[in-house]
This record gives sequence, C-alpha cells and structure tokens, in this order.
Amino acid sequence: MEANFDFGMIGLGVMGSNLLLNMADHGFAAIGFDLKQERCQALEAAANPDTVVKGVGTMAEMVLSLKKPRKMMMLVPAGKAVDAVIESLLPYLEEGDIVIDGGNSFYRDTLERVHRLQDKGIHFFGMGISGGELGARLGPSMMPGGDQEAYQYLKPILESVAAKAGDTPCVAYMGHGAAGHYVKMVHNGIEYAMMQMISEVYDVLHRGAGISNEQLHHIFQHWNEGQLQSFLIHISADVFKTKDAETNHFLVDMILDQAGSKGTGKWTSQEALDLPVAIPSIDAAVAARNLSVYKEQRVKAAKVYGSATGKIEFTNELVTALENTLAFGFAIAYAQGLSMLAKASVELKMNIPLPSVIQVWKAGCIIRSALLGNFTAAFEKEPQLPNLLLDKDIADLLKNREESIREVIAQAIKAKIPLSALGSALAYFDSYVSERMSTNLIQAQRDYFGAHTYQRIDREGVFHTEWNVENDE
Ligand SMILES: NC(=O)C1=CN([C@@H]2O[C@H](COP(=O)(O)OP(=O)(O)OC[C@H]3O[C@@H](n4cnc5c(N)ncnc54)[C@H](OP(=O)(O)O)[C@@H]3O)[C@@H](O)[C@H]2O)C=CC1
Ligand SMILES: O=C(CO)[C@H](O)[C@H](O)COP(=O)(O)O
Repeated sequence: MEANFDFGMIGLGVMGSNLLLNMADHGFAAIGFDLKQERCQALEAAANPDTVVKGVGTMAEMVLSLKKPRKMMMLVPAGKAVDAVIESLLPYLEEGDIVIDGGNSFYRDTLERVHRLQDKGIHFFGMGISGGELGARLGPSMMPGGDQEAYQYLKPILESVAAKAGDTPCVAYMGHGAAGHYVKMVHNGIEYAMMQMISEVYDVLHRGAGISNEQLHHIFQHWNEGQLQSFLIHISADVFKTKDAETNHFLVDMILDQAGSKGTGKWTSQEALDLPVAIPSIDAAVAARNLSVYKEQRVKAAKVYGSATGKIEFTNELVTALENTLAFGFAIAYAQGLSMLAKASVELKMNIPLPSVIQVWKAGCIIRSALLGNFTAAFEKEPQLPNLLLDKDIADLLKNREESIREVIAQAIKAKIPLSALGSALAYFDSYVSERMSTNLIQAQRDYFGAHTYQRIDREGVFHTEWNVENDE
C-alpha cells in the first residue's frame, strides 16, 4: 500500500468530515475512516475538484496510507469511543506517530491517554476545536496540547486550516499534557457564562420591557456593530428574526425553556473548585441550565408564588445600559476563565501560554468577540497576568461600565428578573476589588466552633481564642 496521504481522520461525522475537507482544500491529501460506507461516500462526494480525498472502511488502510510520521485525528464522541478507537489503532501504529483527539474529551482522560501512549513512543494530542460545523469546514479555532516537539509536524497543517484573526492563525500550542483539552474546557465554561448573560439581558428586554422579537433582532444587530461585536450576539440576532415554518410564530418563542448540556461547563466548575479558583459567573451559568431542567417543579412553584415580572420601562438609555452591562459581564467571564488558566498552568504544570490563548480565541470559535482585542495588550505587558482585572486598561473598561450594570441589576431585582450570571459577575468584581472582605468573620466563626485558628492583621503567627463558651452547645 502506498503511503501518500498527509492526514488521516477517524470518524466522518459532522466535525470529522468537514475538517478533513478543509485540509484537502488547503492542498493536503486527506484520508478518512468510518465504519459506515455512506459516510465515506458522502465525504468523497463533498470534496472539491482537484483535491485529494478518500474515504475508507478499515482503520488499517487509513493508517498504512499515511506518510511518516503519521498524523491522524479522531473526531468521535468523548468517552468510551475514544478509547475504543485507540485500541483499534494500536496494532497499526509505530513509534513517532501522532494521534490527535479533536473531540470534547475530559482533560483528565486525555492526560491518562497521553501517558499510556507515550510509553509506546506515540504522541497523543488533546485538541479542543471550536466553531461547529461551519468552523470545521471554513476555519475553526483549535487548541492543541501535547508534546511540543511533535507539534512542529502538525503546525503547518493546522495553521493552514485554522480561522485567521487578521493574518494570524487561530491555532497555537497550548502547553504540555492535556493543556489543549483543558483550555477548550475553560473556553466552554466562558461560553456558558456568555450565553447565560445574553439570555438574562433578553429576559430584561422581553419579559421585563415587553419588546418584540423584531425589536430584539434590531437591538442585537446594532450591538453586534459595536463593543459587543461577537459570534454569540450575531447568532442571537439571527435567532430573534427566525420564524417557525410550522406555526409561523417566532421560533424562539416555541422552544422549551430547558437547556441541555454535554458536561464541559460542569467540568469547568468542578475543576475550578479543585484548584481552587473563583469562577462564579460560570458556576451560575451551569446552575441556571440545571435549574431550567426542573420545568415541572417551576410550573408548580410559579402557581404558588406567581411568576409575573414587574414592568421595566423601555428607553434608549435602557438599551445602552444593557449593552454596557453585557460588555462588563463578558469581560468578567473572560477574566474568570483566564484566571483559572493562569492558576492551572502552574498548579497542573501545563505551561499554558495565555497570550496564545487570547490569539486562538479571536476568530473561529464560539466565544470570539471584539472585547478580546482589549486583552492582547494586557497579556503582552504581563504574559502570566493572574487576573485581567489587574490591568489598568481593563480597569478603565470595567469602571466605565460599572454604573450601568449596577443600575440594570437594581431594576431587575425589583422586577423579579433573575440575573444570576450578571449579578455574580458584579459580586465577583466587588469582592475582587475589596481590600478587606468580610471573611474575617468567617475565620472567627471557624475558630469559635472548631478551633481552626486565624491570622491577625497586626502581627505574624497563628492564633486561637477561647471564645465565649457560655452559650456554646
Ligand atoms: N458538533 C459540534 O459543533 C462540535 C463537536 N465537537 C466534538 O467533536 C466530536 C465529534 O462530534 P461530531 O462530529 O459533532 O459528532 P457526530 O455524531 O456527527 O460524529 C461522530 C463520529 O464518530 C464516529 N464514532 C462514534 N463512535 C465510534 C467508535 N466507537 N469508533 C469509531 N468511530 C466512532 C461516528 O461513526 P458512525 O456514526 O458512522 O458509526 C461518527 O462518524 C465530539 O467529541 C464533539 O463533542 C467539538 C466542537 C464542536
Ligand atoms: O464545544 C462546543 C462548542 O464550543 C459544543 O458545541 C458543545 O456541545 C457545547 O456544549 P453544550 O452542549 O454543553 O452546550
């Protein structure tokens, strides 16, 4: 069998077939494996003329057709399928071969796979991919992590197929071990927070101010031309104008208010707790999706407590305040995610280059936004900046929008509209910028009931007090 293909793909579903076609368009001879013959045929049928694309039904044919060092990727569901693919591949792999898992795998699983395959001389990469179907076909954002030397073999292919922000490709080496999947996990955590914040602003405008989907479409379209320019605002504008073919109602109004999730947001929260690092807006977004699932209970509770919201007056000022509120919230969501990466980079010895993370997120991915442009300078000044809020220019950005978010949240509280992600973004901000928090009282309480000791502000050391034991239980 002649080994004349540049890249192999395992799993010719939505992501695998599109990314492979993208590689072929960039001049790489591309071969894909899928057990289903119709997927192989569909791949070949979708290929552009003058590109080299082949679909095969055996793993052996795919692997043995690749030039060495062999470069291949699997785009299969996370979990058992990834291990099943690895087991099927192993008999055909050789030392120096490179296998990428481009799915949304849990980074701890990836780390175990990196080590398992390292023992056999095989380079295993965990690579987050963002951008969905269209992104995979035309230019995704990609977050690969693994062996830095082996990355040099992947770099030319990945850079040519990646989305571009200006002239710079939105793919870069994200660090050792499972860094690629860790960065993608946090990307998705931020995605959860931004989506939740947008839905909260929608709630203020729709249930609170009573404006129509047409108006919402125009407002979001307008926002997408300014400071909020982003993929998520763009698609939301599109959503508001879309009609349901069956009923001719606006489709968004016909969709059940129960949010799905596949786990990456939850993992981000769980991992943040372990580090530990505070990412309350991401936590709030995960919790909001969970709460949404309890529809039956919510319907019962609404009957008991009433679910009617108060009226919020619709004015141009409100629209501007909401725009600033979202910009503030988005910046805090990024700040929380990036602070998590800064900490994980050190604690988990992944060496994640934060300036590259910003670059990779600038185009192609779900959380791309104009705001990211403001962060480049911050990380150029201090590449391992522990928190964006410490940068002077970001401080100006937040201070200029602080009044708006306080006003919006105050109005929403009165109107009974829950702003859990936005509210927690402001509380995070207020806590982070507090020279003195109220946690001195917590320390006193811990020492009172458990002799856990405390430190003092006026001298070094660890102290315990015999608090008033008269009333103790
Ligand atoms: N869709 C999206 O927008 C995004 C998806 N991802 C991630 O990419 C990965 C792939 O997603 P997507 O392309 O949407 O999924 P699809 O369901 O469209 O495709 C999955 C592919 O994996 C194959 N497959 C499943 N199990 C096995 C197995 N045990 N052995 C070999 N092949 C197997 C399927 O084969 P067949 O059905 O032919 O048997 C199919 O070709 C997932 O991890 C997903 O989370 C990441 C970013 C965005
Ligand atoms: O990775 C993605 C986008 O970046 C996938 O679309 C993922 O499925 C989104 O997560 P969830 O399904 O939990 O909303």
